[in-house]
Amino acid sequence: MEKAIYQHFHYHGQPETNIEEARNCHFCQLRSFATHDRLPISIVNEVDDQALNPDFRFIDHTIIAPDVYIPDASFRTGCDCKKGGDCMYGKCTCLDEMAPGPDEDKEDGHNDSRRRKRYAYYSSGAKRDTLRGRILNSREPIYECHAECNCSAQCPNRVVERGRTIPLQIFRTEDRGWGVRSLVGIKKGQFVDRYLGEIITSDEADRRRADSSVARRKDVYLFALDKFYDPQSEDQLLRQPPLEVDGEYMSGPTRFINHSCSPNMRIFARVGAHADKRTHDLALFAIRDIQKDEELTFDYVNGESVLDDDMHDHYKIKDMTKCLCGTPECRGYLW
Ligand SMILES: C[S@@+](CC[C@H](N)C(=O)[O-])C[C@H]1O[C@@H](n2cnc3c(N)ncnc32)[C@H](O)[C@@H]1O
Repeated sequence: MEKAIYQHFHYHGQPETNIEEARNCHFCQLRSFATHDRLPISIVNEVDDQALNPDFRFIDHTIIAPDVYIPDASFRTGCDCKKGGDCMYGKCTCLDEMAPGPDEDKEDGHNDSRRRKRYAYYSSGAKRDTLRGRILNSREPIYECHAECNCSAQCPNRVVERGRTIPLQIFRTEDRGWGVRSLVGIKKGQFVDRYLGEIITSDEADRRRADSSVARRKDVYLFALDKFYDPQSEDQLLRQPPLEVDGEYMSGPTRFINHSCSPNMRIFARVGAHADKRTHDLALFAIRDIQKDEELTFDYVNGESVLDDDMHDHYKIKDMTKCLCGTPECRGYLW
């Protein structure tokens, strides 16, 4: 039995184990997820005797900080399509802000301009539910149907909404702490999971950065929800500084995904109800086919490179973090 799991059973075998201790146990947290039986998340360590940081807690939903304003539920409206199948087309109001692609009808074997496909996913065949190439190669947000819509939970425009479909494993790497792999193959364009955490104000995110010994090290856990931020927006919420997601101490398995300069996934902004744009999801999708057991990665800095000048500055370089992604495209340093 892997050491981490052995420790778990040993710990729970003790008669004095109380409910609070069980709540602090990572295996118990993962076992409490509604998806546990179907899509378990496992933790293995075949490298050393480290366990996960006991201060970290697994969550399967976002935690909104008390000082973050969330629009009243009555602002959250959805489409009134009669059937889920209608939601792929232009008249679905969830897709109002999504531009139709030039040749998507042909890709799907249709040529009827009155029923122009507009949603982000392929609707049939082997690529069904995977992101269309046009979206995959863009920075466009993904608009989906959601709980307030009239269509059913099986609507094809609810891929992120339906959740993770892949069993994931957190494993100890040889040189980069913990990492994450998939126990099944993943197709290019397939949704993997959301990046979860505490949604906090930008002031609070700055406070947490300032408290961290190296701000860039804290930055790897903080993601700004800035896709819809627009100082000129008519929506006064979108004029406010973007909220941020902090996954350092509360998150799902994606918090353990390492960086690669040649990654196999990318983060997309995904919106359900348009009133929730300011708290949009961070959804990880495969950008190429991923083999079973291959480590999952994304580019933490979206292709940005540490400044060349810094790399030649003797004083700066000793504080920089070497990238160990090991790919031929490696840019050398994380920050
Ligand atoms: C978001 S965490 C990823 C999970 C982390 N490996 C762990 O054990 O908790 C980011 C941290 O992982 C390490 N890391 C991730 N990708 C790396 C890479 N390509 N090279 C070196 N270290 C990496 C760095 O220590 C970084 O601060």
